[in-house]
Amino acid sequence: MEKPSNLLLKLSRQLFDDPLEQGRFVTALTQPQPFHPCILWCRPRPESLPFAIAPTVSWQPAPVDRLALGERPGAHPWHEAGYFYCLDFSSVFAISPIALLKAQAGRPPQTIIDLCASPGGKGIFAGTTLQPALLLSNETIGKRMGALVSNLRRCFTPAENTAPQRVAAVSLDSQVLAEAMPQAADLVIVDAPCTGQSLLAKGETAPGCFHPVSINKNANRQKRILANAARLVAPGGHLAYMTCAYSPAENEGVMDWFLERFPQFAPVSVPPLAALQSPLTELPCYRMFPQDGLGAGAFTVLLQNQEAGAAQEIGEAGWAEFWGQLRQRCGAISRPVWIRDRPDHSPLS
Ligand SMILES: C[S@@+](CC[C@H](N)C(=O)[O-])C[C@H]1O[C@@H](n2cnc3c(N)ncnc32)[C@H](O)[C@@H]1O
Repeated sequence: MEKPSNLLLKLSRQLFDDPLEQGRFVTALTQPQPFHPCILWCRPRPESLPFAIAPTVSWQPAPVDRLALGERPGAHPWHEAGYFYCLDFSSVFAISPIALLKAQAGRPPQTIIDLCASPGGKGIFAGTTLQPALLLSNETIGKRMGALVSNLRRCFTPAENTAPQRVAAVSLDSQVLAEAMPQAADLVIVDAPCTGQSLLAKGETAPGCFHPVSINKNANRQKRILANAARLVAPGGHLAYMTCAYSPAENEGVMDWFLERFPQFAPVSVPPLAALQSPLTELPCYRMFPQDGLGAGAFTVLLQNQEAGAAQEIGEAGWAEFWGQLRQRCGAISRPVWIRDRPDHSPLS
C-alpha cells in the first residue's frame, strides 16, 4: 500500500469533516479498486445483450448500461462497429445533467459545442441523448484530434446510430472559437483540463496533482476556458462545466469566480442528482467520490444563460452561413473535419 502524502491528507480534510470519510477517501486513492465498466449505446439498445449487467443506480441515464465486473466491452466486435462507446461511470455522472435539456420547455439544444472534446465521450453522450442539428467537437491539442475524430466516426457514421444531424471536429483555442461564433450555441460543454486527481482512484498516476501550484495553474486555465465558453452560449442556452479533480479550488472555487464575473449565468438544479449535492457549496453543484464505489470521481454543474433573447433556429440557409463563417474564420488555422452530415444533404466542404 502506498503511503498517503501530506498533500493528499490535507485535501481529505478540506473535503470532509468526518475523519472516517477522510480515511475512506484516502484509502480509495491509495488502494484503488476496480469500478464496473460502462457502455453508452449509440444505437437503440438491443433487447438481448452479450454482457452481464450490474444493478442500475437511480440517476443512471437511459442510454447507459453498467456492466458486471470483469466484462470487457471494448474487446467485443460491436464496439468497433459503433454500437456503443465505453465511458467510465464518473464521466456518465458528470455529463448526466444535460439529459434534463431533452425535456426542457421549448426545444432541446440545436447547436452543441464540446469545447474540450478529446477523446469524445461526453460529446458522444450529448449527441446521442439530445440529437442536435449540429455537434461541433473542439480539441485544442492537435495531437489529441486523431482519437477524437476516430471515435466520432466510429459512433456517428453508421446510418442506424442515434446521432446529431451534423457532426464536425475542429482544433482551435477556445478564444478563437468564441470570437468566431459568439452566442452560437444552445449548449457548450466544458469538460475542463484539470489536475486529474481522480486518476489515482483508477490506479493511474497524475504527478504533482495535489500540489498547490498545479491546482492553481489548472484552476486558472479552467477560468480562461469558461470565460470563452460563456461568450459562445446563446441567450437562454446552457453551459455544462465538469472536471475529474477533487480540489475545491478547481471546482466550487472556479464556479464562484465564474458567477461573480458572468452574473447572467445561474446554476440549474438537477433533481436526479440531489443526493450527490456537493457539501462544499450551497449552489447546485454535484460530486461523485471514489469511496462510494461507483466511479473514480467527478464534479459537475449545469448553468443557464438568463439573458433575454431568442435562441437561434438554424435553418438550411442559416446552417450554410454558419459553416461558411466557421471555415472562413477558422479554416486557415484548423480545417474542420466533417464526420457526419444529414443523410439527405451532401457535405458542405
Ligand atoms: C478531461 S479531457 C476531455 C475529455 C473528453 N471531454 C471526453 O469526454 O472524452 C480535457 C481536454 O481538454 C483539452 N485541453 C487542454 N488544454 C486546453 C485548453 N487550454 N483549452 C481547451 N482544452 C484544453 C485536453 O487536451 C483534453 O483533451
